[in-house]
Amino acid sequence: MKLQGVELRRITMPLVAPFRTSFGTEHERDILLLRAVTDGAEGWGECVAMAEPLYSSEYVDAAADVLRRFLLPALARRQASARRPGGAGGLAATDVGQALAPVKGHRMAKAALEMAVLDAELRTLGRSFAGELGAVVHRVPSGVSVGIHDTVPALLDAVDGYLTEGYVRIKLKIEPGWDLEPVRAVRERFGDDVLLQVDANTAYTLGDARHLARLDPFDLLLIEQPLEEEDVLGHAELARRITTPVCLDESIVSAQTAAAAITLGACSIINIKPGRVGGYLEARRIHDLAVAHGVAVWCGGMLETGLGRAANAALAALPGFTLPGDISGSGRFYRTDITEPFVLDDGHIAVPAGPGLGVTPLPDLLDEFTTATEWVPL
Ligand SMILES: CC(=O)N[C@@H](Cc1ccc2ccccc2c1)C(=O)O
Ligand SMILES: [Mg+2]
Repeated sequence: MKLQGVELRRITMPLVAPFRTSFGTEHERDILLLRAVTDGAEGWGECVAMAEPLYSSEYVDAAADVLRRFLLPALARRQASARRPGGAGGLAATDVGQALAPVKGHRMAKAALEMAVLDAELRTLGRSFAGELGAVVHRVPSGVSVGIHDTVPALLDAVDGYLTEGYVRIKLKIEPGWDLEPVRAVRERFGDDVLLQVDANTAYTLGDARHLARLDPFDLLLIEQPLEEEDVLGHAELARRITTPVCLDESIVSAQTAAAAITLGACSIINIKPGRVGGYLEARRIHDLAVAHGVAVWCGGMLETGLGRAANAALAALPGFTLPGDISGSGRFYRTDITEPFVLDDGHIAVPAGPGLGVTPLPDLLDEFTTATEWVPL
């Protein structure tokens, strides 16, 4: 396949409601999309980086810059060298990771580029993401991530709405001062059978272990990323002092770090986010590694548009994804998605079966949300 160039397109999408976590409150999403133009089909990639480096060190302006100045030129060099005289040559999605490896970090930017190349390649071949990744089901159970609210009654109303919509698992964002009370209130109002977990987004320290152990009686599925990203040993020590299973999100940036975290006992569950780990191919490697170690995985969310949502649904259909993920319907975050919306059906999200992502942006809606576009020839 010959990659002719990539369009960098920025869109701004308002959220249906402010989404508050331990690291801040979001009112809209500033998203970088990539459109890879090849001699075959066009492919789409979505960069999950936020507007500010609050979830991780990446942020969307930096992703656009590193793609423009370093990642796309590296891919162009790889493609030029790959074209043997008279040989098939060209670029394959499996070449992208290696071609971009000399650039340190910037995993969300790299993931978006690999996703766009993979989508173009699969559309050309008439293969779906689900088929390529190894999906074993046609629909996946969907959980929902519930932000920090101003009051417990407001939180309970939100949870009630999501349960009524059919979400099969509730995840509550927590932080010091908003943890025991909301969890207790949800348990008292909705009972012990609701699948319930919490996500701290690194808001605690090992000194909070005794406090976090007070969550143990609530029979949570897991506590996600209680400590800071690099505190792998702290998570291992915390896991010895609480009974709630520890799940890592921000800490798991590759198969290598996943192996280390599992070996050190830092987590017994992993939230896999393809953008955070550098792409869907690395995400599958982490899935395979976790399955080999008996570690359950689930697919996390970064408030993706229908493009990322489609790819995440395909990934979540792999056999090791045994816990409901944060895929959610498009309507959880957006009144209008740039693709046909993903809708919760009996608590599940359908896995797209068409070539590539199986969805494409609706041109009118894409233009409505577009704030900038830039063509980068290879
Ligand atoms: C669904 C969920 O909770 N996602 C992240 C946190 C998060 C929260 C807010 C975000 C806002 C803009 C972009 C990414 C974001 C990610 C998590 O699991 O930790
Ligand atoms: Mg998380």
